[in-house]
Amino acid sequence: MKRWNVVITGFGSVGKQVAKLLEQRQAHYREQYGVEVKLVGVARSSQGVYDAEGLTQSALEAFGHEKRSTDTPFTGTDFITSCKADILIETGPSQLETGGPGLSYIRQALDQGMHAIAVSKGALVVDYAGLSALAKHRGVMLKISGATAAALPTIDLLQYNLAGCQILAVEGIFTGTTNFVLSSMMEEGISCEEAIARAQQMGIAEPDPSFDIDGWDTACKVTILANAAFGAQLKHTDLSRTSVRDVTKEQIEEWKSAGKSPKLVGRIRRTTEGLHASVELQAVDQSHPFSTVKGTTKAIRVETDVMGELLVIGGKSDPVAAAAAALKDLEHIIRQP
Ligand SMILES: NC(=O)C1=CN([C@@H]2O[C@H](COP(=O)(O)OP(=O)(O)OC[C@H]3O[C@@H](n4cnc5c(N)ncnc54)[C@H](OP(=O)(O)O)[C@@H]3O)[C@@H](O)[C@H]2O)C=CC1
Ligand SMILES: N[C@@H](CC=O)C(=O)O
Repeated sequence: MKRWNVVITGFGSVGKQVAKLLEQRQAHYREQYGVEVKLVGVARSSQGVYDAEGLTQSALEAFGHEKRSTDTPFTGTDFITSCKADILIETGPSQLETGGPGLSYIRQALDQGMHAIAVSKGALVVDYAGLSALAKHRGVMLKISGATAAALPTIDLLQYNLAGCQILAVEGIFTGTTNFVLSSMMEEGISCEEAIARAQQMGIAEPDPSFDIDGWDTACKVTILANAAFGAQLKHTDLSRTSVRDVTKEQIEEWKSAGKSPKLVGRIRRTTEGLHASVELQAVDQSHPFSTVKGTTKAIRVETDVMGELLVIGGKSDPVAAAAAALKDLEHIIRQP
């Protein structure tokens, strides 16, 4: 039976769920694809754990609780090489300025002929074009569902389901945290800070929640989608961007009495001057399809040249759903002939 060895970098909320789902889906991979999928390596910020025969649940449990190792030098890229795996799943921090460790890990994996699945966004924001070219050169796949709104299908919708069409415009609610914060402020009357704290408890807010609240998370997703699906060369800092931080109680009351719902909307539109991308706080009225998108729910609306308009609403926002999106990508890799 063919065997696929997997290594995960990052073992926080999402990385742990990827490991759990991989274990739970062993029988599914055997029955559906006739393959063994083994998690052989996991790396955290300062240590890694490896077992060529596949890591056991108890080994992973112990590793998850291990204290940060400060005395043993650890280099994630060397660890990836030593694991000799077929697929990397990158779930470390999203570092937007340099791409952070995720960029080195994904580059390293692709360069040595591994497929890579990105859940973190930094590497893709900084160098999607370079990574994609490297993957092509090495004859492997770079998959990015987890980084582009995860359980809400975005990149697959644009690249697979609408293949051959010209995509004229995309707009979406791509960040569960901001939609949850805005919905909670509208429906429960709680403060922005209280809503953020709840989103952190649910594990969906970024470690630094300003990343969500100030629109960076949406800007990253829009940038990655523009570069991957429209062949653009945008930087996340090129986008005009609005924060939900400054929404006041008075504004909330005004929107309520006008029957409007505030949404943080990411947009990409082809124009005669080129591609225009932005992140805007928009108060939509009840006739707008996004007005029904509440809480952590996300949505995407696409305009095409010949297939008309499409609207997808849903896809859970939580670490399990994000892990499942990464493993959807894994299935697309292992089902290749
Ligand atoms: N949470 C969610 O619902 C979603 C998150 N994402 C993205 O997934 C990524 C992970 O999110 P989440 O799991 O919530 O984050 P966490 O903060 O829970 O976990 C981050 C993990 O990355 C590890 N890490 C930090 N630096 C390194 C390094 N140099 N090498 C290897 N590992 C490192 C940390 O190690 P240590 O344990 O040692 O601290 C930790 O295990 C983020 O980039 C986020 O944007 C995407 C979709 C949804
Ligand atoms: N912080 C993000 C998590 C995934 O990208 C969100 O709230 O959607």
